Amino acid sequence: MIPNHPLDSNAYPAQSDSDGQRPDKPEEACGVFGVYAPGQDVAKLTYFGLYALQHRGQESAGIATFEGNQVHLHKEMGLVSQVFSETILNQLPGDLAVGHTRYSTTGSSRVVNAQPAVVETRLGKLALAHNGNLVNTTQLREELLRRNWDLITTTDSEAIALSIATEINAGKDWLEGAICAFRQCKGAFSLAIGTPDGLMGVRDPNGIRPLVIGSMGTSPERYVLASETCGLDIIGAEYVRDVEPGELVWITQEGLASFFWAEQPKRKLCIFEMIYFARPDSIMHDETLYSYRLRLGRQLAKESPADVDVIIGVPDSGIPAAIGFSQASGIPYAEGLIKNRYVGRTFIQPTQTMRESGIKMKLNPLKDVLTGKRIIIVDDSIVRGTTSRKLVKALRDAGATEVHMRISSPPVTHPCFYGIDTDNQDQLIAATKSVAEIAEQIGVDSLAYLSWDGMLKTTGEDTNSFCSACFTGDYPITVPEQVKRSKLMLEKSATC
Ligand SMILES: O=P(O)(O)OC[C@H]1O[C@H](OP(=O)(O)OP(=O)(O)O)[C@H](O)[C@@H]1O
Ligand SMILES: NC(=O)CC[C@H](N)C(=O)O
Ligand SMILES: [Mg+2]
Repeated sequence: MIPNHPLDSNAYPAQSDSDGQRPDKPEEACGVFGVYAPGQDVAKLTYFGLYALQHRGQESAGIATFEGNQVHLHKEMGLVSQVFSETILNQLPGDLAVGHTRYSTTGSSRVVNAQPAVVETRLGKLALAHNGNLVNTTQLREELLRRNWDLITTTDSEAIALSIATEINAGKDWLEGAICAFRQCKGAFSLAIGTPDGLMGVRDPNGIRPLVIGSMGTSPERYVLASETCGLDIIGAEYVRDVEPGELVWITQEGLASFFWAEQPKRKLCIFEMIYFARPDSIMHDETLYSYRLRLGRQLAKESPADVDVIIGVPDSGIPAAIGFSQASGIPYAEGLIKNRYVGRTFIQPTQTMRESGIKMKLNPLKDVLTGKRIIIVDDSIVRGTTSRKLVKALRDAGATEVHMRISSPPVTHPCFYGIDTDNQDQLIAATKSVAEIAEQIGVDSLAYLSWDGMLKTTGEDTNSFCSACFTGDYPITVPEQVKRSKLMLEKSATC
């Protein structure tokens, strides 16, 4: 049995807030970054890259730089801006760096679990930054313990790093060793791995989480890896292409080499990256996600119109769909909610009165815009329903006479096992309630979700090329029964 840290039975320790639900932990996915740029300040480039990827994870941040065989590492709990100062960055010299912003999915939110994970191998140290989540962590960790490795974290990411080290120590080189280890990993992994000899970028055979390649010029060739293109833009790197599902890119002084290591790669990008997680200025499938989300909003307006005076969006991620809804319906768009962008996750627990005012700490309604108006409020998703319920009350308190809600994706009915720690299924409001029941619970005059067909039509790509398990329960990578049990409401078998 694997020793289980008391905090680690779930990535997020079970706690209750005043609603009897866990604290407001938004759905996110980690951000990874890597850069090979001899002669450049790689720590600072990584710092800015992580800054642009901050929305993907806000629990901890870290950077590891390689100066020949020497590795310099700094990681801490907190936002990128809190973890790094000019002084700290100056202590991270080198030609190559990897960085990470974490949103925990396996292993609790503690500094020991922060990334990059650095492990010693026969060929020198490796530093690994992981976005995604494995579904066979238990087996990998048991195997590592059997081989007498000390597991110092409780993450799946350390298990990947040590599996590579095991292969290297058995005599393989970086590429062979890494490929052997990746073939043992089941689940989602987009990785940036630093070694003394080069930088590796990898995606699992389904490419569930994104990873892009950028160029910072030639002679010498300098390359960047980032979870999203917004991580390239900030440092002036030019987008080259995506790392493909089941591909490994190996970046050294010789340039960039590509290896396809997976037997049957099958593209299954997480569709929620497109709908919600990734930044609207990031490019996926040749367009900004802003444009994609506008189109989702337009489709939603065609499917579910309502006779109202004004359309408003839920900041931040619901705004593009609200603008699209307004464009297609001809009903004016207005800002009706102002978001405090500085409400992090680690703020001091508020007083009881403040807790009751709930949403206003994050979103404050604009009375002048709302008083006496019939409104449609557009958001990208309803997960637990906490945001919508508090929001609808706040909008009515601010004077809205009718509140209709429109959601630019289908109902979220299933939890994610691939890198987004959505709640257990029984906490997902659409898993147990009909649309009419949800409308009643959140207190709206009407509620409509984007249809499944409408979403696919808007997305345009081959419909099989996405993971949409959160809407369908159709998991493209088999999730072992005991892992499923941790989150899914499974029917009891007749023998129990
Ligand atoms: O139903 P719930 O469990 O409350 O979650 C759904 C809400 O959470 C997300 O937004 P979030 O507040 O995380 O941030 P963002 O839109 O600013 O990215 C999402 O866009 C919804 O608004
Ligand atoms: N959200 C993620 O991508 C998390 C990466 C990894 N599973 C961890 O918990 O650290
Ligand atoms: Mg939102």
